[in-house]
Amino acid sequence: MSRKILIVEDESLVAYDLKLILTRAGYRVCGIADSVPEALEIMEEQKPEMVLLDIFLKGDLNGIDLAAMLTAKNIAFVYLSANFQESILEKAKATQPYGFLVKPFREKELLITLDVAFYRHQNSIESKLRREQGLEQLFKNIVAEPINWKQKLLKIATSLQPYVPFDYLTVIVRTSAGFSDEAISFLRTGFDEYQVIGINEFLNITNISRARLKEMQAESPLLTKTAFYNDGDFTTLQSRFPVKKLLANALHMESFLGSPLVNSKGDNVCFSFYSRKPDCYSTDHVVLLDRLHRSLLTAMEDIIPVDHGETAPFKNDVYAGKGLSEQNKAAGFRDIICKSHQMLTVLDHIAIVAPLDTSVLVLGESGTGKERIAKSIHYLSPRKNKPLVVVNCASMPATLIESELFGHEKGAFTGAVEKRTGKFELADGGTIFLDEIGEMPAELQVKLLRVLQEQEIERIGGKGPIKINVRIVAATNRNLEKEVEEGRFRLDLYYRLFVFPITIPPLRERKDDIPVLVRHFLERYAQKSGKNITGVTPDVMTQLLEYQWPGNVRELEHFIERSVLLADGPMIKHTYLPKLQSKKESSVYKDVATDRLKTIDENAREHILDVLRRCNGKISGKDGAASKLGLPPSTLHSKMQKLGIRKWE
Ligand SMILES: Nc1ncnc2c1ncn2[C@@H]1O[C@H](COP(=O)(O)OP(=O)(O)OP(=O)(O)O)[C@@H](O)[C@H]1O
Repeated sequence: MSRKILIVEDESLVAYDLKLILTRAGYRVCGIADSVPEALEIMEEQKPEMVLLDIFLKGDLNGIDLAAMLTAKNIAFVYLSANFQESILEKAKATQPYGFLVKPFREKELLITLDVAFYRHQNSIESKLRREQGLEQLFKNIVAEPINWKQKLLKIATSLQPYVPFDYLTVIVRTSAGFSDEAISFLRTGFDEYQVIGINEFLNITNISRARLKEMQAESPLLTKTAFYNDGDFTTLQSRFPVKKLLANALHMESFLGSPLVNSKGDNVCFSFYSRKPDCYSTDHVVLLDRLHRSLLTAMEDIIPVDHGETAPFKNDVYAGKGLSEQNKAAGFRDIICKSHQMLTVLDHIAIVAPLDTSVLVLGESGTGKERIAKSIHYLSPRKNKPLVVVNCASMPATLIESELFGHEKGAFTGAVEKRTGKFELADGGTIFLDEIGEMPAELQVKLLRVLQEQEIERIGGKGPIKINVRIVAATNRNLEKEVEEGRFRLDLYYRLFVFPITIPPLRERKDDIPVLVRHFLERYAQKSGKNITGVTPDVMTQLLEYQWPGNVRELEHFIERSVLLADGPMIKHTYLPKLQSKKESSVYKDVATDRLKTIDENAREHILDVLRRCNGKISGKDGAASKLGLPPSTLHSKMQKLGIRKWE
């Protein structure tokens, strides 16, 4: 049966032209609308599978307004517009369309864009379904586990993290009798590491009394539906929700998503997700939570104790108390050392995509660790015992790259004295990592597109296509959109590869990673050189945090290697960084995502947690955290209490 398309376009000539092309190509145009209300009417009746959407329409609402409604209904859409001013393009992009067409466009371009859009939508529906079913099963398994209710709740929270990201999550119960004290929160402190914040820790962090908290809670209205508030919207929301304001100020949260569940007894169980990213949440998250509503509610009814007398203490303050690298390794990430919330999100994305066969495009500046990410995708996938073949498209001459990738038969061209098996065949059953894909010559891009579409290759001089089963992970440090715009990269290939992009931020935007990377490289190079180097001086660390790292992690690694060789004592005391590039901003650690200076308490809290982690939770004694911090154990205890850090167990 032919696929149904709705055209939403206020220029009737363009609309009829589109209809003609689409009908000729075998699509069914189920309507033409020139405004959002008319489009909604046709959608209700005709249920189109795809909408071609102009941005400027008749009436008050525009194409971007309609896009949000389409996402909520899981209908794919492609924008068409005469001009995309930067501000509009930004807004349009945020609605996650399945394609863009700039008027005037050629017939072929339109058909390819639609083909790719259908493919991507199908892919995303399948992965969304798998994701929902997977989560529902996971909730059931968690409920059945022989662990206490708080541990179950934490497991539910961590299983949601890859899909609805959060730095802080509160689950609060409001019964007809008012708020329950069992409100519980989880503060993310590592990839799989959370600190449980109970009522006492919350009061410590926010510095208010229990009675005042009760008053504030009573002043807050009840959330009635799942909704998100990014950036400025979140600030506005805080004026009506004093507890949220308190929390946002204390922990510097910048966006919020609330999802209330009402159980059979009329109790309201509300999940409040907070993020330090100003624009963390989208309609996608709301749709997912609404779809999971029933299974989440069933799980919550089993988990939240009916008898609040259950007193079994929660075993660990911090869930998974391993060292950072150990922790990441345990989660299957190969040597990805990181701590920043930006990189934790990257790891979440890897965890989502690795088990699937989807192509992945890794984007990021040179030296940010793209190859590492590609490797971890392979080693976390069911293909892990099959080959991972790495090809650097930039380092091969254009004349050789085809035979390198696809192989050749003996005598296929002058110099082909022997048959050669190409990289794609070598990777059969496994993964091929195409590094620097932006450098691939145009004629090879067509061949790569064919591999992606048909899963087959043809050797140079070969007799016919050979079926292969290879997953593609590609990477580039170029701006591929610009390459497409300037005609150097094929639009159709771009969309095929862009199914699951992972962007690695530059090191200067995730400075929280610098101290852990420094420690990691110091250990490695100190061991290699046989020197006993224990750390860098605070002064050096300040300079490392201020420097802009144009060469990213690679440059930091080389810097540490060099410093270890030059060091004449147990501490690195000097930096040998290019002077001009170091930027004097502040000697205080910054939360780079928000460009906000961290408070003294925040720095102290992170530092104490870090030292505790390194001492395996030991406080007193020669190798305990108190001695490392130069404090009497009793002082450390009271500092921990003040900062809401409970004993590490
Ligand atoms: N998170 C990380 N943890 C540990 N080491 C890292 C991390 N990120 C990068 N590195 C190190 O930095 C160096 C550069 O990483 P990688 O080669 O993966 O970067 P890339 O983005 O692929 O660079 P290019 O674009 O230049 O190929 C590697 O030697 C790797 O050891």
